[in-house]
Amino acid sequence: MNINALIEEAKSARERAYVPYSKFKVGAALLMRDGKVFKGCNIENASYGMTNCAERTALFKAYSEGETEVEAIAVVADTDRPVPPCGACRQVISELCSKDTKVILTNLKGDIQQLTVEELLPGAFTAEDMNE
Ligand SMILES: O=c1ccn([C@H]2C[C@H](O)[C@@H](CO)O2)c(=O)[nH]1
Ligand SMILES: [Zn+2]
Repeated sequence: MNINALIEEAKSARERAYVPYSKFKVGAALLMRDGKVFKGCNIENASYGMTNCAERTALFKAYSEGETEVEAIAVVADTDRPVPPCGACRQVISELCSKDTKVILTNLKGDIQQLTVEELLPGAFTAEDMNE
């Protein structure tokens, strides 16, 4: 699957966003190294802090199905610039993907920014930092 097809998967995931509060729909799609695709949307809650972002929904779906090898993640929203993942998602992506996993940020206008996980959160805190 190419990058444009993965972006289309992210757009279709975005349509399922549950966003009664922000009305801001986000979609994410993961391409696994075995070719499978996992999609996620943001899911909000009246207790706002319980909101799960699209990126984390997709990653948790994949991991909970035993799929952990992520080749690429695409994220889309109706933003002026390619949608920037929040800090929490950058941390989770850093832990659950590889440093070289492709991160494809885009918007409905078709702007695309491609970077690596390492570039998304340089110097991320990891389990190794807890070793003495
Ligand atoms: O990269 C992002 C940024 C924001 N959101 C969601 C969280 C919330 O539902 C809404 C507004 O922050 O957008 C995502 O899902 N991913
Ligand atoms: Zn987030």
